[in-house]
Formats: sequence, structure tokens, C-alpha cells
Amino acid sequence: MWLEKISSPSDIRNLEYQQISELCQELREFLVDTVTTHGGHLGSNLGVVELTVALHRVFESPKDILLFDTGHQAYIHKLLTGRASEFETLRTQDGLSGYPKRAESEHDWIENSHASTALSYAYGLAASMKLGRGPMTGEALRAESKDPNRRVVAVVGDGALTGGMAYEALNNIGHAQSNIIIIWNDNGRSYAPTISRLSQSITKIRLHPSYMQARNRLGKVISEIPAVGGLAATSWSGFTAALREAIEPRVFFEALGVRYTGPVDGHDVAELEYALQGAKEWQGPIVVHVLTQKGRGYAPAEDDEINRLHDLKVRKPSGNCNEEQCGSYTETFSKHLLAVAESRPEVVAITAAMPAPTGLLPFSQSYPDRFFDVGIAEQHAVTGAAGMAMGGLRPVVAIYSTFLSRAFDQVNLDVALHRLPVCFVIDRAGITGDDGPSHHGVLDLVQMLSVPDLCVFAPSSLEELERMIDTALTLPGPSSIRFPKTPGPLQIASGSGEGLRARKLISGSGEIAVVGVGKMVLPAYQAAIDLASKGVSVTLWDPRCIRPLDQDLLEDLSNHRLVLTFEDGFVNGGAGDFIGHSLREVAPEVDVFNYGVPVEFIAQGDPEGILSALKLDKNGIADTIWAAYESALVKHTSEKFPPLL
Ligand SMILES: Cc1ncc(C[n+]2csc(CCOP(=O)(O)OP(=O)(O)O)c2C)c(N)n1
Ligand SMILES: CC(=O)[C@@H](O)[C@H](O)COP(=O)(O)O
Ligand SMILES: [Mg+2]
Repeated sequence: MWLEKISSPSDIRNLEYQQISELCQELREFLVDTVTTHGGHLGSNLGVVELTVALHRVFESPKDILLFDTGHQAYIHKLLTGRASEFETLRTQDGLSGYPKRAESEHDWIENSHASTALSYAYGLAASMKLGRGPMTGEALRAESKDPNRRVVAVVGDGALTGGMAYEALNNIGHAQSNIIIIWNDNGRSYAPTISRLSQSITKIRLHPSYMQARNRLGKVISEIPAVGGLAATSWSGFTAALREAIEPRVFFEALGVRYTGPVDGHDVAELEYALQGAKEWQGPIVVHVLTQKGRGYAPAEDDEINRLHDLKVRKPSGNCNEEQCGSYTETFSKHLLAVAESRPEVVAITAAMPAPTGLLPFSQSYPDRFFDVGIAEQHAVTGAAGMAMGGLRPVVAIYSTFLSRAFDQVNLDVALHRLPVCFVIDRAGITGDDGPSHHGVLDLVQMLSVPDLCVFAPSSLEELERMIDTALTLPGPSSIRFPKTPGPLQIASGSGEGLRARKLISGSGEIAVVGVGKMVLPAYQAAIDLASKGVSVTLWDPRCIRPLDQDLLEDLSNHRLVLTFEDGFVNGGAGDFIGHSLREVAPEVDVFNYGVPVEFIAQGDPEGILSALKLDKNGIADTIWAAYESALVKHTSEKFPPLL
């Protein structure tokens, strides 16, 4: 058993290759046991076992800086840096994060799990070293950087390399001849096969036993021969076309000023260390092209179909409604879009490398010509949708709330300024919990409500989602529909709304009105029913469409003394703020209180646990309404006002 003896990477640097092989096997078994029990990213981490071991043997973290793009593949890094004993707390409240986390270890640097950022961080860190910065002060700059031989190493997946930021950074790194080692972890996949000519070109021969044997037979020489050498290799029978394509990556990187070496077998530690040692001695930017297999060593995670579906994560079911009356918003969207598309040939679907997690796989299989996976390129996805709308199509962009932030400018100016009929279906909206701080979808209402002429929907049930998709696809301009990761009720009360109309779910005695937004309608409904049994009668509204706001809703709210709004998103500038602002224009005397996620919020753990802690679950909402009722009673029974209740 090697893992229990490892408290830091130095503990693996003197192991023999046989011992390393035993360690890699142990790491794989440990990964499979813990992730299939507790959840997390399995496929991507199984693919980097040997790579991460080799990295920590050749480089001396944290003197040498190891950056992991997206960070979902840093479990082995965590295990080799002394965190095996805590690994069962992965992705839990106050437990290990599913991504690198600076507070956890001096070996961790990038916490943001949004893809395609590592090369920009590397560019900045390399620039700081070039300036010879002395001992760093402050948590963010914590490491000594006087050592001139200190290296910056960025592990970037083939998927992450399809993101625009990665190309922006590559351009700068090549131009500045930054001292950076790029590890291109090429497993040919994001979730689905990676949308990349670069990755495709090698895919035909990636890890092909004959190719790897033939290449090894030539020793390491051929990988060092510049492009012309690669062409010399085309005389081989059987691999001519493939090899010719296989040198395309070299041509690409070296045209940008980045030295290319590889491809290297990402599961052969000795071969990896040879290539990494060579890169370590290289001055200037160099990319080591490493071929790995996602899910390696665990058949269910190796399975392309499964990988396509997801990075084989075991997700804990969560949500505040019980199984029989609940369902997945994503699945509801997936099925309904398929049904709509049958009679609407102009409807097309776009994803940024997440066809399965956003529910678009069935659409891609039924309408392959009307399905577009653009890679991890949200900005391009949105403006590409704008182009499609200009061309007469009706694009539906399915995207996680947290990733839509990356394309706010494109939503605002490329789509909405032109009033183009693009529908943004925003999944994972609100608190997502165990997937870490950079995955909460708490900004989309703030962002979409600040985009003129964009219709903002928030369904409170699966049935409402279907209605809103139908309405959105008839609107002349842009729209957004946001829903959470957690299951939703099939329906709340009987019936559902129509068009842009709001729904009045409960008529109260006229003093206090509550507005639930999207996911918050169900707990608010439950709270209002509980309070009614205690004699506190409140009016409850489901706005359905936040903007344009239903005037009947606004008029009814203006006839109340107190209005409370609840949303699963940032409060400042959110839906409640928007409703309160609209109300103050017509009824400034009404007291409005908005409840939601505080802007300072950043946490991970069970989504319902977090919502409960923020008093955004049924009991918290009831307590908040009760407290408002009591303070209103005091305030409004003073001499200035007649008794309120
Ligand atoms: C900006 C952004 N968009 C989407 C995602 C969702 N996402 C997480 S991992 C992943 C695939 C990454 O593929 P790759 O970089 O090749 O890494 P691998 O999982 O293959 O190791 C995607 C699309 C993200 N993290 N960031
Ligand atoms: C790392 C990343 O960004 C994605 O893999 C994300 O973790 C998927 O989230 P869901 O599990 O909610 O689909
Ligand atoms: Mg990949």
C-alpha cells in the first residue's frame, strides 16, 4: 500500500518504476471506490493518473507551479499532496473541494473551474517571475519566486483548448516567448468527442497499438524531428495520411512560436518523465502533447457512450420535493424541445461542449443537421446563434447559468441589441451546491434583467417550463428561461400560466403579499399554507415572466402594505429588486423586502442545506413572512397608521 505513505510529492520521487506502477493501480482503485460512492468527476481523473504522478516526480511543486485547467481532473494531484485521508469529504460542506483550493494546500493555485483559463494564469505567473519578484506577501502571492529555474506548468485538456481564452493566451505566450510548459492532455473528449481539428488529427492514430509500437521502434527520435521529419515519416505504409495529419498540431503550435513535442503515451510514466524532463530544460514556451484515455482502467468510465453522457459522475439526488411529484427540469426541456422541433424546422439547438448535461443529446440524434456543438466556446455559441437568427433560424442555446456569464456581452449586444429571437435555456440556475463555488448559477437573473428587450422566464414547475418554451419560441425577440439542477414539481396547485401572464396562487387578506421566483414558488406556497393555519393570510404570486412584468400582478401588489420576494439568485439587481423597483414607481408607500442569495455568498455542499441556511427553504420563508407580519403589526399599529391586521 503506497498511498497511505504519501504525505507529499517528494515521497514518490525515489520510487522505482515497478513501485510506481503499483501506486498507479492503487490510485485508480481508490478513485473508483470513493467517486462511485461520493460522486465527482471519474473519467477525467482516471485519465490523468500516470500523468499527474510523472508531473510530481519531474517538477517540484509548489516551487514549480502546477496549474490544472478547469480543475476537475485534480483528484490525483490532491491525493499526491497529502489529502487522501480527507478524500471521503470530497464535494461536501466544509469538505474537500472538487477542484483545487488554495486554502486546502500550497500545491493548489486555480480554484475557478471555468475552462480555458490556465494558460492565461500561466502567462501572468511567468511574467511575474521574469520581473524577478521577491518573496511574495499575501495569500494570493504566497510562494517564493526568486529561483530562476522555477517552472510554470499548465495542464490543459483538449476540450479546454477549444475555449477562446486559450487561443488568446497561446498567442500572447508565443509572442512573448513566455517560459511556460503546456501539457496538452489530449483524450479526444470533452464530454462528447472534442470539437477540434487539432485533437481530431491525432485521434485517428491516438494510442493505436501499432502506431505507438512503430513510433517507439523509432525511439524518441521522430518526435524531435521538426515538421519536415514528420513528412519523412509519411513513407510508412498504413500511417501515411494519419501521420501527415498528426503533424498538424506541431505546425499549429510552432506557427504561434510554441515548441511542440509529442505525442507521448500518457499512460507510460517512464516515457512521460522523459518528455517532461526534456520540456523542463527547454527555454521558452513548449507544449508536450500527451495522449490519454478518459476513464482509463474502469470499463464503465472508458465507455465512450457513458463519457458522452457525462464524465461518469455519481450525483447525489437532491431537491425539496419527493420523487413521485417531481422530475428533472433538464429532461423536461429535452423532451419538450424534441416535440416542438418536429413541427418547427427553423428551431436549432446549440451547446458549448455539453450536449448531454444540457439535455440536447436526443435532439442531436434526431436532428443532427440542426444541432451545433461549438466546443467550450460560450461567446462564440451566443454570437453564432445571433448569426443563425439573422439567417431566419430560431436558435435555442442550452447553457449552464454559471457559464453564460462568460458570454454576457454577446447576449447583450450581439443578440439583444439586434432584437434577435434567440432563446437561452439556462440550466443549473441558482445554488448548485456540491460542484463548488464557481458553479453556482446566481448571476443569470441579474444579468438577463439588465439586457433590454429580453424576456426573462423562471418556471416554478415542469409544466410551467413546457409552457414557457412554447411562449418563448413565438416571441419576436430574445428570451431566457432559467431552471435549477434540483428536481422540480410537475405542477403547483392546479393549472399553469399562459403566455407572459403571472399566476396568483393564493389570495390573502390584502396586507401581506409574497412573490416566489421560479424554484422558490414551491417552498413559498408550502409556507403560505402553513401560515394560513396559524391565522396569517398572505397573497402568493408566481410571476412566471419577470420581465415584462404582468400589470395585474403589479396592481395587486400595490394594494398590499407589505411585499416579500424570494429568489434563488443574487438579491442585488435580481428579480425581487426588479419587481420592487417597478412597484415603487406605482405604489411608493408599499414596503418591499427582497430575499435571496447574498452577493458575498460562496460555498459548496448540499444545495438544499445551503438554501436552508440562507432561510430560502419552506421553514425559512415561513419564519421570514411571520417576522415581517409581526414587524408590520408593530409598525402599522403606531398612531400614524390604522391597525394593519
Ligand atoms: C467555460 C466552461 N464551459 C463549460 C464547462 C463544463 N466542462 C467541465 S469539464 C468539460 C470538458 C473538459 O474537457 P477537457 O478539457 O478535454 O478535459 P477532460 O475532462 O477531457 O480531461 C466541460 C465542457 C466548464 N467547466 N467551463
Ligand atoms: C467541471 C464542470 O464544469 C462540469 O463537469 C460540471 O461539474 C458539470 O456539472 P453537473 O454535474 O451539474 O452537470
Ligand atoms: Mg479531453
